[in-house]
Amino acid sequence: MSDLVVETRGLRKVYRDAGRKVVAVDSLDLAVERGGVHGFLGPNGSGKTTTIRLLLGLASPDEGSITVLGQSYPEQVPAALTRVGALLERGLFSPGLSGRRNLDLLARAAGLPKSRVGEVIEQVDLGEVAKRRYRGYSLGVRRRLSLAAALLKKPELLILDEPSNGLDPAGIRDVRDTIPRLAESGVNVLLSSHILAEVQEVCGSVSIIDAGRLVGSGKVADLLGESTARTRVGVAEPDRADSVLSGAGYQVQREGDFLVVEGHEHPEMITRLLADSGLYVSELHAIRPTLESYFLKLTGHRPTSPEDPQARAADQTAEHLRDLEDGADS
Ligand SMILES: Nc1ncnc2c1ncn2[C@@H]1O[C@H](COP(=O)(O)OP(=O)(O)OP(=O)(O)O)[C@@H](O)[C@H]1O
Repeated sequence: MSDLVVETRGLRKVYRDAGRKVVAVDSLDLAVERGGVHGFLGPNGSGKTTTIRLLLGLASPDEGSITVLGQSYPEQVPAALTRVGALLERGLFSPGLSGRRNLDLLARAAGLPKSRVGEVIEQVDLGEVAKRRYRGYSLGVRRRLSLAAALLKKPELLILDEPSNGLDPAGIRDVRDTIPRLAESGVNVLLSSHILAEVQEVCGSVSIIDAGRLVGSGKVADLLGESTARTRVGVAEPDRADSVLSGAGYQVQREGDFLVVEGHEHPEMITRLLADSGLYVSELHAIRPTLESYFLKLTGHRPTSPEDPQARAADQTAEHLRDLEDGADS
């Protein structure tokens, strides 16, 4: 059996919009390995939703091939889709019924045993909340109920298109905590997102697209390892410190009164060099490599605009968590 749950070769999809050709997906080779959560990362309009629509058989490609769970498209789309789950949003649930009752009805309509409902409630950790009416659910709980519904038929592959879209920071947290647990329970997850912090936190591996094309892929840990190490240095005389470090061959940038030193292996050498020149470091802080710096290196631009409220909320959540972790470390 192939170790790939999704494989595309030379995938191309062109839309025609008011006489204009829009190449949404271009020569896309995707390879999603079995096991864990795979991020499908790209800026808004880079072709993620179009690719997911192709994988779900909701659109057909102009060129290229698709294989999902070893089944080739288009001949085996129905066979593949019985083993694939996706998030369905609006209109699926009755607001006056509890989450559990809603799932009972969906299970019955799909001919699934009622016991499955308890299992999926546990998988997304709904617990007692499942007994309350859907109407009163927060957005994050609603999204988790949608995940539970997608899991009812025991899919081998769960495809999630921007699962934290439209959620507040608490909802984003809710969903982000749930997804890795699903992967641990054996479901393969393909998650599209334009939010780097989300992918960095949740996904083990990633495919990065920009303007419909694959620009990078691999294990997140490896990609981060390829990023340049950076250290933020606080020192009383930044101008003199800058020339000492630059003179010693370091690449130095100014960030206000701080220096950011790039591409070195041993931060302690910075302290030593500066101390030898009578300059004493007040702050030395290793800047963790992020997918953002990797993305920037690959594409020359950021994946999201700083004004994007979703990305901002997500980044703030990630930053807050990092602070907590840093606090726990020290
Ligand atoms: N039905 C359509 N008709 C014409 N153009 C389309 C259509 N659907 C998508 N596009 C265009 O195709 C490109 C890729 O869109 P797509 O929605 O796949 O990107 P995306 O990465 O999912 O973006 P987002 O994160 O904003 O949803 C965009 O330029 C978009 O405007």
